[in-house]
Amino acid sequence: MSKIPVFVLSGFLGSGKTTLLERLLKESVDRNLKTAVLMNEIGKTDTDGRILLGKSQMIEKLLDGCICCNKKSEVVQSMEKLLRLKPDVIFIELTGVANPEEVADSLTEPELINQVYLEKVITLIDAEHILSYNSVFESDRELVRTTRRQIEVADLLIVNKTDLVSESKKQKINKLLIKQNPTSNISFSTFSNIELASLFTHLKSSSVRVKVRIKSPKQEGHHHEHTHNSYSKIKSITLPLSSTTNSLEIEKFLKKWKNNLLRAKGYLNLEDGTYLMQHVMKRVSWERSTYNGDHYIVLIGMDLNEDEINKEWGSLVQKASTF
Ligand SMILES: Nc1nc2c(ncn2[C@@H]2O[C@H](COP(=O)(O)OP(=O)(O)OP(=O)(O)O)[C@@H](O)[C@H]2O)c(=O)[nH]1
Repeated sequence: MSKIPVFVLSGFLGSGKTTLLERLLKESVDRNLKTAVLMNEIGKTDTDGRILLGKSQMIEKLLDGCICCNKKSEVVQSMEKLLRLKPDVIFIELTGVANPEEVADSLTEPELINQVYLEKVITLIDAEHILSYNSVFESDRELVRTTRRQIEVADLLIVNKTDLVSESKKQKINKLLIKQNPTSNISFSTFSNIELASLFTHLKSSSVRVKVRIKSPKQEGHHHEHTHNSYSKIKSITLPLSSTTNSLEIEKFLKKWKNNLLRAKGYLNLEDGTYLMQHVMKRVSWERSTYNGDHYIVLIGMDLNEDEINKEWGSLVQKASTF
């Protein structure tokens, strides 16, 4: 089965994510695409109940929490529920304070990695407030980092609510965004009204999708996860390892990509059994695990050099097999 594209909508509170989601759902209906939505709302009870879903659309809500490490199992469960509908596309609307890389991380959990891929991260910018974030959140460095990260990892930046700002403020915002994310497209909008066609060009409705199905890497006998079907800046690379390794070797390997690595994790066999390895913000932890599937690690990062990584991993695998 071909993987299902996932769009992640991020952006600070009130920036226009739900307004965009409504447009995306309408466009999907017009294009005969079956959609599923995962909404993550903090401390809210269904305030976005205004979203009207058409036939063949389904919504899952994660209330009272943020998509992050300790919510991961809930994200996976909700995604599995949505996948049963066999959607053509999935939209995930994050809370204003969530980091898109955390959802990218959830999508690489063993239950999901072969079923979905990250198509694009779209970040909405509140034109009225963006320029004051640094001073408003001065006391909360984590929040400053999150809003910054939402911009850095975006494949598309939408500067919304432009009706509320002057032309010169728009120019200032444009400059700031180019500095923080030089490769993303930037659109300006009111009420998240952007040109949507280009977002949908790669998407096919299920009847067509089956016909153009590409063989999965496994069927072709390759070992590495290919990322060519993702148009996202955040990429994940799966690296399998069947033999026993040691934690220092792995940590040394991870350090090599530290400038581009957002997260890494996986299940590996160490001398005394299977461990879950988690790498978050340069910190690596190892935890005993009862996982009994194939061993691998996944790297999640921006602008990762896949060839180089595969090469280095190849020598690590060779070394491990001689232990
Ligand atoms: N003036 C103006 N208001 C807008 C614009 N876009 C959205 N709004 C309004 O701003 C409010 C917040 O928009 P939402 O789409 O709910 O924003 P959100 O990012 O989903 O908000 P949270 O779920 O709180 O994070 C709503 O009342 C919208 O109608 C815009 O371009 N201009």
